[in-house]
Amino acid sequence: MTKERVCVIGSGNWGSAVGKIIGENVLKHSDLFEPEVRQWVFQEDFKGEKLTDVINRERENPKYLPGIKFTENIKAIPDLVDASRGASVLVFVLPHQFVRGVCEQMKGCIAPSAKAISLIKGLEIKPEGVTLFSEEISRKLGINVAALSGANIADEVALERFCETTIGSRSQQDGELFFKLFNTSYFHVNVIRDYVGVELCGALKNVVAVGAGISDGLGYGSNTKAAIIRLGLMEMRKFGQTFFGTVEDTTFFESCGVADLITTCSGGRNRKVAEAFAKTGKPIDVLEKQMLNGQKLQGTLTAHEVHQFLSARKLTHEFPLFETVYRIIYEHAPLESIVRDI
Ligand SMILES: NC(=O)C1=CN([C@@H]2O[C@H](COP(=O)(O)OP(=O)(O)OC[C@H]3O[C@@H](n4cnc5c(N)ncnc54)[C@H](O)[C@@H]3O)[C@@H](O)[C@H]2O)C=CC1
Ligand SMILES: O=C(CO)COP(=O)(O)O
Repeated sequence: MTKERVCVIGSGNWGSAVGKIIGENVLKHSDLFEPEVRQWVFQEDFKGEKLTDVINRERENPKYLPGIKFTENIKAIPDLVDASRGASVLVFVLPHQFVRGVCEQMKGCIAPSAKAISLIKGLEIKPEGVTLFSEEISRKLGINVAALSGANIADEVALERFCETTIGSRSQQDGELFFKLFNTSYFHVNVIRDYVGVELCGALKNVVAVGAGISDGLGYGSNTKAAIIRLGLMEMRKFGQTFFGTVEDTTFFESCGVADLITTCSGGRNRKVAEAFAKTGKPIDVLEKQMLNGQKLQGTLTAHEVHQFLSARKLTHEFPLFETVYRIIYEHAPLESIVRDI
C-alpha cells in the first residue's frame, strides 16, 4: 500500500500546535503515513534569521508557539509549491483572509487523488453568497476536503491539556484517515458527516466571542456573557438553517458547537482583543498588532463579511447580535448596544 505524504499549509499558533500532533501521529501510524511532514511557513524574519531556519534547527516555532518542541520529522519549507509537491494529504490551517491567495498559488500542483482537511475558522462570504472554505479549496484544487473544528485553544492543546474536537467528513474513508492523523489521548476526535455545520460553527462563534469581549470590557459579568453566548448560538443555528438548510441540530452539541463557543468566549483572542477595544477605544488593527505578536483575529473580519452578506439580502434585522457586533466595531455604535440591541 502506498503511504500518505502529509503537508501542513500554515504555521501560526494553531498551525504549530497541530504540526506537533501530526508529527507525532504519522510516526505512531507508520503503516499509513510517510514519516516526513512538510509544513509550509509564510517566511518572515525572526531576530535576524529566517523563521524556517530557526524552526528546522530548534524544532520549535518561537514566534507563534514558543516553548513547544516538534518531532524531528517536521520540515519547515518557505516555498508553497515545494512544500505541497507530491503530498497526498493536505492540512489547511491559516487565517481565513489568506486562503484565496494560497489556493491560487497551489492550483494545478496537487494530484486529483489527494485529500485535504480545513482547520480554518472563517467563511468565504461575499455579497453574492457564502462559501465554506472546504468547498472553496475543493473547487480550486479539484480534491475532496473535510473540516476540523472544536474547543481548541492552541496553547492549551500544545500543552496536552485534554480537549475534544470535531471532524466533518462526507467520505467515511477520509474521516477514518483524518481520525488517525489527529486523535491522541489528550485530543479526542469525533467524526461526523455534517461538515457544513462544523465549519459554520467555527466561523460564526468568533463573532459571538467579539460580543462577549465587549461585554467583559464593560464589566457586565457572567450572566450577561451567558446571555450573549445563548443568543449567539441561536443566531448561528438560524444562519446555518436559513442559508445552508443541511445543518443538523446535533452538531451544535459537538465540540465544534457549544464547547467552542464557551472556550472562545472565555479564553480566546477575539474575546481578549474585543475587551481591550471596549476598555481603550483603540482601533482593532492597532490592538491586534499590540496584543497578538503577528497572530490574526478572525471574528471582526467575519462580522464584517456576515454584515455584507445579510445586508445584500436585507436580513440584518434577523440577526441582531451579529449586526450589533458589526456596528460597534465598524460604525462606532455605542458599546452598550451589545445588550440594548440584541
Ligand atoms: N490559535 C488558536 O487557538 C486556534 C486557531 N484556529 C483557527 O486556525 C486558523 C489559523 O490560525 P493560527 O494558526 O492560530 O494563525 P495565527 O493567528 O497565529 O496567524 C499567524 C499566521 O498567519 C501567517 N501569515 C501572515 N501573513 C500572511 C500572508 N500574507 N499569507 C499567508 N500567511 C500569512 C503567519 O505566517 C502565521 O503563520 C484560523 O482560522 C483560526 O481561527 C482554530 C483553533 C484554535
Ligand atoms: O478557535 C479558537 C478556540 O477553539 C481560538 O479562538 P480565538 O481565535 O478567539 O483565539
